[in-house]
Amino acid sequence: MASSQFPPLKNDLLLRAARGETVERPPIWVMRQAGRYLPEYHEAKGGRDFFEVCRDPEIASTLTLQPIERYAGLIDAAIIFSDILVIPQAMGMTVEMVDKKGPHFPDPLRSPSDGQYAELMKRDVDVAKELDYVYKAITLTRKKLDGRVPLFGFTGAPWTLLCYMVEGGGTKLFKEVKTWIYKYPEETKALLQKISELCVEYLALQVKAGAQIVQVFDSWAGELSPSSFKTFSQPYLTYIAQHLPLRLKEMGLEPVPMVVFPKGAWYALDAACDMGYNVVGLDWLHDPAEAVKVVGDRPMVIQGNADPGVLYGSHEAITKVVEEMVEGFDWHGRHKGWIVNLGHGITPFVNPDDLKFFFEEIHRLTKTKA
Ligand SMILES: Cc1c2[nH]c(c1CCC(=O)O)Cc1[nH]c(c(CCC(=O)O)c1C)Cc1[nH]c(c(CCC(=O)O)c1C)Cc1[nH]c(c(C)c1CCC(=O)O)C2
Repeated sequence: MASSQFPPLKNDLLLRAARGETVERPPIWVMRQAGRYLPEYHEAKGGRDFFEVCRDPEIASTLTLQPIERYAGLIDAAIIFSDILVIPQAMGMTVEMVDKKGPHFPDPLRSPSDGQYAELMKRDVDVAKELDYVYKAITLTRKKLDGRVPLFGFTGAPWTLLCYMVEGGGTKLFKEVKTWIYKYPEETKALLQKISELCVEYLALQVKAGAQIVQVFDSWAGELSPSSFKTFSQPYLTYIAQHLPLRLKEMGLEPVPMVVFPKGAWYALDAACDMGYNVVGLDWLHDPAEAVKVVGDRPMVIQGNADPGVLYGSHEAITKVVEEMVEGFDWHGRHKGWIVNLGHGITPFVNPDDLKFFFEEIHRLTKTKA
């Protein structure tokens, strides 16, 4: 699917900003912008199973468009409605989404001596076939978007996917995955490499289907120490950034901007600037002005980073956070290098009107001063 087969893009602000260009205002989008805080999400999803919805391109595209319609003119990107855990599913693992609890693997990976590990390592995973529904959803969404805003594709990062595959779901202790990295580092690295290769192919196929920018979510990066991040996350994030453009070239496709979000790994910002991505996502533990200093002269664009929790607060609190970001990212001094987002996904129970107020405040406070 060549991009010329889609309606022309009317708002390319995000793509220009992601490439480091000077722009008229900072582009805005929000992680998890299609989700449970929206009443129309519950209405469209009905009682259906989460992954069943992901596998239905028609409804996945409807959900993707909901925030674009509600916040028309205020936000600058859509992100395809799916989940990072479709990769373990493509690898043959069963993943269920348990209502109000989150993802659950009935049969997680136990240890490298377990037959399941050997099985997984030798299995030839066909991400083209297994995740065909994602590409279909992307293509359909691009058509329905009609060029209003660009569309993000995404993948989980190898380290974060490994966490889910061995823990079997969310965790506070990270007992299983820490056992893996500190007891079986070589087997862990072999599996991380295998996942990385699947991520590259998966992202390339998303681009082929119509994704115009991609994000790699390393949601559990912050569980690693600076040294273990260097061993178990960084090489694989780098692998993806280096190999995706090569794979796209092989497929006869243009490169797309790439975003990395190493959540919690504040120490990794410096390294993230040199991994080959265009944009680094920051969580709210970063001070914007400090982050700008770390980036220095490098052409890295920063995405973030309001505390998602501020959306439970007063409008005064929201305005204050926006003012701090505008100032900290030195928007009026630079007019580039910043994509507005929250520091993590928007959470349930946020009033959608408060998110709208956040967007309006960004627009108001980043207007070019006369
Ligand atoms: C870790 C992770 C997952 N999935 C994802 C991540 C990385 C981002 C992050 O760190 O938050 C990524 C993701 N998940 C979802 C999207 C859709 C696109 C968007 O951002 O709007 C994206 C980009 C939908 C979803 N993924 C999920 C929902 C909620 C499903 C529901 O109950 O209806 C949605 C809308 C479920 C999910 N999926 C996952 C968890 C831990 C959970 C349960 C906890 C939670 O709900 O926050 C795995």
